[in-house]
Amino acid sequence: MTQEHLKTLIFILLPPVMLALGMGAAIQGAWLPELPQGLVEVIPWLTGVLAGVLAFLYGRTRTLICVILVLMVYLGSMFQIRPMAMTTEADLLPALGYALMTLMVPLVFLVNAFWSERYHLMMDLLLRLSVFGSLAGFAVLFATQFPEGMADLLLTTHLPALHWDGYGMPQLSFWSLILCLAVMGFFVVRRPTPQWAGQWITLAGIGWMLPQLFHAYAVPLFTATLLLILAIAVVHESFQMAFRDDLTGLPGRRALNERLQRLGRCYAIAMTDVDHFKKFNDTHGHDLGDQVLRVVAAQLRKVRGGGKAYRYGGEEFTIVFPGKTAEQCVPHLEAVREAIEAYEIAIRNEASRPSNKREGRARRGPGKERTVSVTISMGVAERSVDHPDPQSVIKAADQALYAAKQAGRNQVCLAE
Ligand SMILES: Nc1nc2c(ncn2[C@@H]2O[C@H](COP(=O)(O)OP(=O)(O)OP(=O)(O)O)[C@@H](O)[C@H]2O)c(=O)[nH]1
Repeated sequence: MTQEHLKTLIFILLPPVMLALGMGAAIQGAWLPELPQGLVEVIPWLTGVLAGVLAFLYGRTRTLICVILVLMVYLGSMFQIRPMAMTTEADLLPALGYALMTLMVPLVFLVNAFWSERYHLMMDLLLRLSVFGSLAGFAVLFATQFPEGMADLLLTTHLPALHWDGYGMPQLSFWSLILCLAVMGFFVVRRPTPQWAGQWITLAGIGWMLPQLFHAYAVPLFTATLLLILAIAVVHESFQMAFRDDLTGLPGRRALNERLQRLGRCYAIAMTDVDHFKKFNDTHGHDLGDQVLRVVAAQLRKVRGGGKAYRYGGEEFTIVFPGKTAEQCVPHLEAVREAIEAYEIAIRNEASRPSNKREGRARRGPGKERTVSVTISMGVAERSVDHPDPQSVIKAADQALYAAKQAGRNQVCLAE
């Protein structure tokens, strides 16, 4: 895991985790002030509407389904499904209802998370609702028609060695929750996005909330916290989409414009362009061209000296160095230029690519892989009397970049 990946992971996970832990701790420690019961009961519905409307407006069907699930769990807790399951031992149905809820919610979370948002919003939503609704319907039908059989399946401790008394749900439900959390957690770590992180933390929160009987308003407030986490995930994801370039993962032009407005009196800006990129695209195809842009972006991201890289557009990138003169930036830019020149990009034929990495390595063998490399040219300028604002510094850096191209490419040029 690279340092950048770790930073993204922390940036995405920390706020919702803190929110959930903070509320969890306040509930456990009974630090919450007394609030009118009516108000407390209405808060989850209000946050549910907020999260649901945001998810709908931004086309986040997965999050919308999570909002509906959280509200259904809240409804279940309002109907005291767990106390009923605990007290009326003679009647199997409440116990089965609780077992079904604790088993199905994690599984639906998991399937929903992997179900890509491909179709038209309403169609996607209806499809999900009908699939999950039918599943729940069948489960309830089975539970009412064959209560003994279902109880055998759902309530029995099948593996006594893996039984843990302290957890207030049937063994099958508990392990399905752990499995779903583990699978989703793996994907959150691999590809951290606010939406994935929000869904994962919400499921963990439900898993923690379901088996516990808190005092009167703890469940509504924790439910509201989970719904707030989902709402924040929608806003965070939309913010990222607007400010981050999809292909390279670097912040895009909009983020650059924001940053330029907040530069102090001393800064330098470098403009970067991939050499002969049109020819590269024509020779190797657009897909490999895209791969090159990702590699270049990954190297630019590692620039030192306090620089931050942005995708300016096409095959052009910008690096902003706050508090630096152009001359101070040159060694850092040279280091990146050299790293890109030395980087060998493997040419992959997607159609004949083996499905696993080991087979791929064996098939390629040492030295068998075809590689290509590219170079970049850079122009760098600083704020000065002649270039008093970011736009004119960019223009000067662009002219220096042009000079680098004229001088034979694969070099860094300082603006005059
Ligand atoms: N694969 C890919 N190509 C892109 C992308 N954006 C822009 N391009 C291509 O980048 C090329 C830019 O070429 P030019 O601006 O003519 O410059 P060049 O070929 O790099 O030549 P010099 O800058 O003079 O070294 C064009 O062919 C664009 O199609 C992208 O996102 N992906």
